[in-house]
Amino acid sequence: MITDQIVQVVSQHWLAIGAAVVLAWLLRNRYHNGLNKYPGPFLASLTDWWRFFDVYGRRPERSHIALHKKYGPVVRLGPNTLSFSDPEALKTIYGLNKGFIKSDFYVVQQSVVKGRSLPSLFSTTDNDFHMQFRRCVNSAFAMSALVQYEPFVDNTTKLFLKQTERLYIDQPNPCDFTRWLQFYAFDVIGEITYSKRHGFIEKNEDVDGIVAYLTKLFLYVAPIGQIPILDRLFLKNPIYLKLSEWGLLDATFPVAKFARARMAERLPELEKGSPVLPTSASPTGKSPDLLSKFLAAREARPDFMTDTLVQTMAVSMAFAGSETTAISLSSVFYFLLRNPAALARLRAEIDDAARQGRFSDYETGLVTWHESQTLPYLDMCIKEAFRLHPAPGLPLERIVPKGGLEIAGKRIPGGTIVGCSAWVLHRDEKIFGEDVDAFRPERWEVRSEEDEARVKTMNGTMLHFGMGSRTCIGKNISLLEIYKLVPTMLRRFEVSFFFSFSFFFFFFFFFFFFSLLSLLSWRRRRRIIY
Ligand code: HEM
Repeated sequence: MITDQIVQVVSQHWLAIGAAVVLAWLLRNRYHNGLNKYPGPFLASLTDWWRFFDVYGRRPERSHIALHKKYGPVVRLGPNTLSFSDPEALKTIYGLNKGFIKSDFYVVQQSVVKGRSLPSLFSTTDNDFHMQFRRCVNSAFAMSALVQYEPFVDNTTKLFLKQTERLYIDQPNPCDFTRWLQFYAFDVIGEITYSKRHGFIEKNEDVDGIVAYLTKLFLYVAPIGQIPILDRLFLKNPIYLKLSEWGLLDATFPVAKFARARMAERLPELEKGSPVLPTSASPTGKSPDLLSKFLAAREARPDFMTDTLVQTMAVSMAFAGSETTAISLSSVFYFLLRNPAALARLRAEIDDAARQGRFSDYETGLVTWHESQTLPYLDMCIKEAFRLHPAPGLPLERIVPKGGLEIAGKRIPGGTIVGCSAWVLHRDEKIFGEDVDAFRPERWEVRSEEDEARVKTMNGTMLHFGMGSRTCIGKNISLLEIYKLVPTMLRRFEVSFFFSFSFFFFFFFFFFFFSLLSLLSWRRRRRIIY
């Protein structure tokens, strides 16, 4: 019998057969779709485990920068993955209507509800679903909506100033400033979304372990996202999904519980006929928060915007909007402290504005959004911090549409995963100048027409908020927080590193970076009223 003969051969030569199968798989990977013509680490051309371990090692941005320096504008990071460093590639990969979709890296970030993955605006890989979803909520994030959110930011900022004063001013203990900023960013986003803070700043603690939970989650999704099928063995394994479907397992993220509770409070009000969007003319006198805007979208598009999508959107705010903002704020302070000349120039700009009576609040030191927009050096410092320390630490992956496309002069086959890393692009010497590794806010200064053209190109190459149809929807909200908090803190306090040798230790998790050790001392300024 032929089957007996096959079984006999396999049992006698299983080792050789196994080795041959593995070899064939590695060769197939190496020559997959003709991508072998692109340079990169040899192991990366054979298996995605190379990039898994690169990300697991927590400093992938360093290897991406080094690889592009060594191999040029296209680097093969995996059997089916290419990284581009040519700014030309941005227009194609992230350009509108080019047909690229997000890779399965993003599917790993979807939460599981009742046994099914739940795509959010951020993590969906379906472009049509995304387009409809984004249209429903877009207006809530427009620049014009910003004024409505400023009072929410002010509320939390006043509390933050008060607590900073109480807990850290002239105290022997240092302030772990990145953690303190995480608390700030979570509370601001809670207030803007639900008109209610989570309570991080009041309690000065990680409420419901939200920060710890997110850290663990991000540490998981970054490496697992390099080989997304692994997710099916761990967080999305069939047993877990079944238990979740039968309601035997509730792994609801604490922020989702908070969102659910706020929705439960809001829905009966709606049923009683209260307006969805409170206005300043409404009896409550409250500005509309994001939840009320998402609920208004549900009223306008009930066929699409379900309660689940409203809740998903509310939860995404905390997910996408807190760590990113805290990290960016941290990096602004870090670079200012490391560059005393820049800090001195910024302080002088703020103090001059105060002396000229250009600020409205001389009591708490709070700077308004409009006032912050009259401080050009502040703008340069923030842009330079975004350039040197963009929050996304990995290439923003997309899949090339069927049929393939030309990217930066190279014909790339359909189905290939491609992406650009903000860390690599922001250090392009042709765009940003030879001293790309230096914190030099002056590179953003516009004094001539030539400068104007150069700065325009620099702006067009910045990828910290993403690009195209999937660009960050919360960008304006985060800018509102950052442009207000930095000058406010500098008006009110003196800041220095706690130890003379102190440093911020950047630590990678998920696609963000984070500082583990950011101990600062805060002292009250002699006066904030000039
Ligand atoms: C400095 C702060 C922030 C940074 C650096 C940042 C960065 C990003 C980046 C890079 C993307 C695109 C990811 C990709 O293309 O793969 C993104 C998308 C997104 N961000 Fe932000 N973000 C910030 C703040 C916020 C805030 C405050 C919110 C919410 C209030 C927010 C909500 C979102 C959402 C919902 C998406 C998905 C948009 C879509 O696909 O249509 N982000 N963000």
